[in-house]
Amino acid sequence: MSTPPLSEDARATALPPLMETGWQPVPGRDAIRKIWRFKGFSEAWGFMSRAALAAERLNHHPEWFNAFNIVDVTLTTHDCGGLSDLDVKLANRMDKLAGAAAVEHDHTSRTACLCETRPGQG
Ligand SMILES: C[C@H](O)[C@H](O)[C@H]1CNC2=NC(N)=NC(=O)C2=N1
Repeated sequence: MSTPPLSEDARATALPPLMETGWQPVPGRDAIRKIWRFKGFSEAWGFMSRAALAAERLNHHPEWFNAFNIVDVTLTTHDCGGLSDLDVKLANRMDKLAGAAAVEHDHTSRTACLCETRPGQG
């Protein structure tokens, strides 16, 4: 059974709170993206490990990138070619798992914040 797209009503109620926590729309895609900066690699990897188990439980998986302490996550539902309720569920679960990790709001370059993390790099 394929997953239905998020309804207009659901978008109006579910997406604004996610935008408040730092999720952003992805230009040109019906998807949402968030970039976290963790204390270090082991914290980032620990988040990804827990988030991976949550994704498996939902049978809904992120598109994500990790470099050192940066985890860059995009959520969309391939089965319906856009956002579905599963993306909302996984986004909320990831927010809980990420805890107090810093959120990077500049999505223009995913590694810019990486350079900021290690003085003298870049
Ligand atoms: C066969 C399997 O259930 C499907 O491919 C699932 C797996 N994980 C998925 N993850 C995401 N993000 N979108 C999907 O459509 C999707 N489909």
